Amino acid sequence: MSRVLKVGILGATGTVGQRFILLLSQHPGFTIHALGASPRSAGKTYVKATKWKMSQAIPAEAREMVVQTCEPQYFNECDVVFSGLDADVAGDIGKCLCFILRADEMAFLKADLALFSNAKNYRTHADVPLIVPMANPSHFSLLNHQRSNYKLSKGFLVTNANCSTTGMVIPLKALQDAFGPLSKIMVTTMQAVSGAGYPGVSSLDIMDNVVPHIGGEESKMEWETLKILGGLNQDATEFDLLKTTKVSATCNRVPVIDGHTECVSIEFERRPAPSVEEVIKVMENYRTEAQELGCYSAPEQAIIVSRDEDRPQPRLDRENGKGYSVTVGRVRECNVFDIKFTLLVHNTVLGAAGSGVLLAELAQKKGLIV
Ligand SMILES: NC(=O)C1=CN([C@@H]2O[C@H](COP(=O)(O)OP(=O)(O)OC[C@H]3O[C@@H](n4cnc5c(N)ncnc54)[C@H](OP(=O)(O)O)[C@@H]3O)[C@@H](O)[C@H]2O)C=CC1
Ligand SMILES: N[C@@H](CC(=O)OP(=O)(O)O)C(=O)O
Repeated sequence: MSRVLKVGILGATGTVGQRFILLLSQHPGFTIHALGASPRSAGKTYVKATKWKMSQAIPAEAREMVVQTCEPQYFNECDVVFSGLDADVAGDIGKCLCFILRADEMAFLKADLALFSNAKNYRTHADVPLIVPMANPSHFSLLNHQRSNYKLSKGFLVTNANCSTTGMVIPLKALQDAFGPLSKIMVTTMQAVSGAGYPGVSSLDIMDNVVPHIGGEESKMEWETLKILGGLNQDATEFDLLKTTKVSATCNRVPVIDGHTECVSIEFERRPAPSVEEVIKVMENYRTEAQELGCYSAPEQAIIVSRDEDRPQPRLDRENGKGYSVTVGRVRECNVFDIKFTLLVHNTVLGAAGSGVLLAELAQKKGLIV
């Protein structure tokens, strides 16, 4: 039996932070030890600092905890730190790893802490793995290189992906493993308002409406997919981004509270392309390391395939696998590419906090958390 890990949460008062509080308070392997947010919240009890928006009550153990600022000194006793920090404060995109800001996630790495981040800031770094736990856990092996580069004994920084990317790459990884490379991926998303955090999109903008733009989202989906579905070089010191796959994304905001829906069309390099039934079978049978290693949060099925003609739907399917499964439906032939389907991902569970939790479980099973 593994020891119970002490965990800290940065951005604990936000949309993703609240989801972390719920998932971790019910978790047998983790105990919430420290909470951080902005200087506006620091010094207050959690119940006073947060505008709680989850449908379950604030867990008792978090209510009276005092929120700290997001500086490593308050998290030194934590075995693991999860970040749901606003991207504006999580660190400088494009700056080198030696750049330190006080609220910067990199300061946590430099303090030799094990950090799992939801923010976009370090996803593109050459030394930072971008891992979707049920797609590319093999990328954990780059951490030896990261640790030796930054002279760390137990710390590391692992990022999880954009919520829409996360939902898409899981079925794509299953298909890539079974049928070889994809040449083209075209995706159109319908993304829930919780994806924009709180207060997020104004009600006057989103009610009775669809907004055909989410800043930066399309390029993130297009680029992150190539890193996640790509490999590592032989000594696990560099990522090999996919070079022959083209990805095109169109992202829309819709008046749904939780759950991103995505319509995906794909073309395989392989000729003849697999049939609809072959694709369904591969998705249904897809098992990942998270299931094989018995991770507590791993859903029984990573991908649930519905054969109903009008599924998946956010209200009906977002809780599948307690929010950790991707639901795929409407798998059919595509007249332009080979195959098309619709998927649904719970954006704050599998698409954010849940992936962080599952990554920490995997890291512990792999002996990476000292
Ligand atoms: N919502 C989603 O579905 C997803 C979100 N993400 C990413 O996760 C992160 C959090 O998103 P979300 O929860 O939606 O955002 P919110 O806006 O709801 O929450 C942001 C959090 O950051 C804290 N914060 C703001 N400024 C500072 C500061 N100067 N120092 C320390 N903490 C600060 C806030 O604290 P305070 O309350 O004190 O202001 C709050 O806890 C973002 O990087 C986002 O891009 C990733 C995938 C999905
Ligand atoms: N942009 C996503 C949520 C998000 O914050 O994504 P990222 O972590 O890639 O910045 C959405 O609006 O649904």
